[in-house]
Amino acid sequence: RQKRYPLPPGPKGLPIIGNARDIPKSFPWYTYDRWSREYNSEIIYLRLVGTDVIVINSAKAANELLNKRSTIYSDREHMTMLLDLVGWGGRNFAFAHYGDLWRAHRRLFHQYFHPGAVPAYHAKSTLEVRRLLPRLLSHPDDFMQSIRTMTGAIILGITFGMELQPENDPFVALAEEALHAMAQVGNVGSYIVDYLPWLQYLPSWAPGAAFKRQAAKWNKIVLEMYEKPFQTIKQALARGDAPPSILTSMLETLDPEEDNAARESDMRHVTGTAYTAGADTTVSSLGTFILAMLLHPEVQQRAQEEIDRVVGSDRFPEYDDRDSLPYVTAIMKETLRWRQVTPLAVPHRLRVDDEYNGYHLPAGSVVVGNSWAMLHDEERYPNPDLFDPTRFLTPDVELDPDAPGPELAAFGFGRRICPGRYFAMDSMWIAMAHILATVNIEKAVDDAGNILEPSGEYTSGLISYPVPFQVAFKPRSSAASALIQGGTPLA
Ligand code: HEM
Repeated sequence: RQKRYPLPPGPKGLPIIGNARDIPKSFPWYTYDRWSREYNSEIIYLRLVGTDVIVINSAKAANELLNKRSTIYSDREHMTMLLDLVGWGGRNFAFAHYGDLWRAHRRLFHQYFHPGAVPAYHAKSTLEVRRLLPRLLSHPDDFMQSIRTMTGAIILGITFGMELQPENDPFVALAEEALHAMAQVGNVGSYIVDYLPWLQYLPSWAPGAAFKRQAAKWNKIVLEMYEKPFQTIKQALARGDAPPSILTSMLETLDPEEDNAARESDMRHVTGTAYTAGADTTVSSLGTFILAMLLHPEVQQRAQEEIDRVVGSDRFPEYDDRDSLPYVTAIMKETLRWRQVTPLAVPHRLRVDDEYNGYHLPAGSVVVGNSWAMLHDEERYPNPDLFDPTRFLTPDVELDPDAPGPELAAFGFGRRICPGRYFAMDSMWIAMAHILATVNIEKAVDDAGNILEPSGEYTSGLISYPVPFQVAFKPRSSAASALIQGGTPLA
């Protein structure tokens, strides 16, 4: 019956390759948004070398399809290179098909990252942010790397109880290599084997099988990334000297009398996945925060006034101050809305034929939620390109319960929505409150006295980062200097 409906509108495309040439290689989210206006439709249809693609550009359609009908919209596209050859399949549930393995991993993950669980990680986030502050002052040119070290230290600390080595930590190096491999193969279509899966059976020595030799190298790294920390902590636990962590608390639920191979495998993969999914995403959002503060000194100043009034200047803000610092919370929300970490979220896959607004949506379609378009919808967010935290506040500076928050789209949708979001937002908040309380974020000046303007540009890709820019961090006062240099006191 549904097949009688037309497909959603979209650019016409060519035979065989379909719309491959219509989709820009960089920043496709702007083009998708424009097409929605040109075709006067919240959803757009594209065809990519045999694959149906549905792009959803409105929060309303995303809610109707990806949230309300999530039983049929929660699968992922199968990427042979990434999953079967490089070895993320069965390990990283972010890419898993909607099935038993995904369910088991997601359930286990949720036990440690639901809203009631994440306050247990505030102390580690706080400690690492306090370690970050002196580094911002001493290495301003390297601030993104310092933030990356901080987010890595927080995640590795809470999942494995590890303390990072200040330079060249071997596990971080391994994880970075694995993430690099993921970035190379994570886009459907980067490798021809994604379209022609039988090519994976070519012998590695065959002409044209260089991809298999490359995949075998990456596969070893991915395997090691999951295996190494797991075995290290398991052995430490057996010796009785493992610091408490998510992994130790998982392992302690095992009954030594039973065969634990399957449950251990879930634990290994869920803890390894936390780092790969959580470290880079938070780096991007904090990079955006620094950029926004640089471009909007008036926002920075207003947040500092709020902190000074509530917290004073002789102590750091604590997470418990959050209810009294609504403007800081509004900055966090606006950071997630203004520039998305993942402007196209992560594509879902529709399992069966469906229909929406009189259009036919074919089974097997890749469904892309254009988070950027949803969070720049002029009706919901007037003047959407402006960084304006007051959109989330009432006139008497309370958080406005009716203001549509960035959670609407910034963390994806339905049953696949980011399960790390509570932890992510809490650690972002802690970092932002500390930075605002103690340092002024200012434009850098070169040796000749010229002010260095940030370009404000972003990289394109699954995760989008601000293009590197220079910034000057200055202690706000002698009291702030004393706090920053005074070690890492925790209340
Ligand atoms: C600002 C930070 C973050 C942003 C913007 C973000 C965004 C996202 C998005 C858009 C998705 C895909 C959702 C979908 O398919 O609809 C996702 C999935 C996921 N995220 Fe996050 N994330 C962030 C931080 C984190 C952190 C800190 C963790 C771990 C501690 C994490 C763990 C995951 C996992 C495991 C998935 C896969 C979920 C699944 O496929 O079922 N994320 N995230």
